[in-house]
Amino acid sequence: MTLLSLRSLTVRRGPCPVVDGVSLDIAAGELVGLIGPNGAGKTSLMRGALGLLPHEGASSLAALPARDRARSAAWLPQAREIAWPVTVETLVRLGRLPHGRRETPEDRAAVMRALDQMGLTAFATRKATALSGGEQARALIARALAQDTPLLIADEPTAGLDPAAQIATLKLFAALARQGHGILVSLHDLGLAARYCTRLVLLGAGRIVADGPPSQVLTEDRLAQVFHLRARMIDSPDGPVFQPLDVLS
Ligand SMILES: Nc1ncnc2c1ncn2[C@@H]1O[C@H](COP(=O)(O)OP(=O)(O)OP(=O)(O)O)[C@@H](O)[C@H]1O
Repeated sequence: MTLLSLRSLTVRRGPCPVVDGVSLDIAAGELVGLIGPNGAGKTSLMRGALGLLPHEGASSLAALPARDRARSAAWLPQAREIAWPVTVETLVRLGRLPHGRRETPEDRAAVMRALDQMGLTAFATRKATALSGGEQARALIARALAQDTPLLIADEPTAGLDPAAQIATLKLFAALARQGHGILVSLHDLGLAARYCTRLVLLGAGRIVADGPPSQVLTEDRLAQVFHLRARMIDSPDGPVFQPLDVLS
């Protein structure tokens, strides 16, 4: 089942297209890593797909009425802002708003599950604004998980997380994909992307440069051309290991 379909999506910032004619489908069961250097257009692509930025072309998600969209896709933006000093549990419960105002047992179960998935059960009654940066990031991921949508779109969700939390988050996303969710996640850590994503979409200057299994996307030539990197990808008994080695001039 296709959860997101983009056709010739173009997003302009000023006169220039920063996303340029991107066509992409994301199906249930896929954990798609959106990779590319700074400024490649990853955030603009996600925001355009969600209908949060003006765009040309078509996005199946942006075409939906707001309420249906909020039930179809959860959005975890890059900015980690928690404005109000509410408890972590209240913050996570906000993810249930698209499902109706009156709290049901299903809402409570989804909130408890999301807190547990992000290792935040013991933090439930703490003020969200009094958490560390990484803990706040985990609370915001939990809010998106509580929304319990077919599709999750997450912009650099592992930024600011310690290594164990980064791995735990990607393993959780992989498990959600195996359960039938679709996930589009932008990542700068190509090691995590290679290891956990079922598919990588490499963006360069607003266009798709490569789209496929990690081993086919992260080739020496593309890493050099798009990232200006010399790197080594090793197929180890523990799975693929990616190590950036040097910057190419
Ligand atoms: N508000 C804005 N006004 C004008 N240009 C913008 C604006 N926001 C982003 N851009 C430009 O759009 C291009 C794409 O930015 P975008 O944030 O989508 O890239 P990104 O791949 O997510 O980058 P990063 O990895 O640094 O987060 C960049 O060249 C950026 O400078």
